[in-house]
Amino acid sequence: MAIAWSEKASSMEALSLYPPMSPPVILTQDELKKIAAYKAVEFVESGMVLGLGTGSTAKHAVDRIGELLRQGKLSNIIGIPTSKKTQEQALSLGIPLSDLDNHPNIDLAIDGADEVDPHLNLVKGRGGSLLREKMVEGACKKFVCIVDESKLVKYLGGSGLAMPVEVVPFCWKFTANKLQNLFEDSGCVAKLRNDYKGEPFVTDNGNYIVDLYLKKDMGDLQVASDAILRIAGVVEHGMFLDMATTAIIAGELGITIKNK
Ligand SMILES: O=C[C@H](O)[C@H](O)[C@H](O)COP(=O)(O)O
Repeated sequence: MAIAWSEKASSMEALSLYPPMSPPVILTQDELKKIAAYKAVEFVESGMVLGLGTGSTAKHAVDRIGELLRQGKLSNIIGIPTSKKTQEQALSLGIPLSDLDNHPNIDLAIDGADEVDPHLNLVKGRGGSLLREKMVEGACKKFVCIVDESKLVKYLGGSGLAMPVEVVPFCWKFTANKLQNLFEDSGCVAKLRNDYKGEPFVTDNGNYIVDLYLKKDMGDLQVASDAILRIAGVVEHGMFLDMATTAIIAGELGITIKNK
């Protein structure tokens, strides 16, 4: 995706370029992700316990936090990673890490999303990290979601892409069928996610992911959430309802910050 912006804006300094000026410059989707991420890191203060998200957008935020620590512009940060991958990234950047057992109260989490609806409900987990993300982000005072504008949807599932559900490997087909039947009226198709070798994708927690593809909205999201979680075999789903306190959206016309 390429988007016209007024100035090439791929660094923090570039964020001050609003309102747009001419001539327009095309930004890539990754540059937009980086802009949203850098903006979110402006909310980080020294001494904070931080939830560190997972994915290509959150990666930019973690990089930036590492950079600011190195420069001495931030100090006494404790990061709580939401995946093994983010843990490795943060360690390589020298970000001190802990976990929810030792730090059950998190000041701020910054993470991407696959879909954001107008009420800041999210779909997450297309990278497979939804369970740890939901645990960490559920323990945060503030959860800032960072996206480029391609992630905005009218309703969850509205992108036509996967709505991930983490399930135990035991008889996953049974669980997948239950999920598909649950949303039959929404034209749901449930598929086991495979990795690049064609083997079942295994999460950091040793589970599988069943992706739901929907043709229509799921109706009341809380009802849908409760129904999914009642299926024995389901560990967690990727709908993050009423969890994000802020969304930072980078797009064609600049950055939009939406608060709950
Ligand atoms: O499991 C992955 C996470 O929920 C990601 O936050 C989500 O998939 C968005 O990832 P990306 O920033 O790469 O689009």
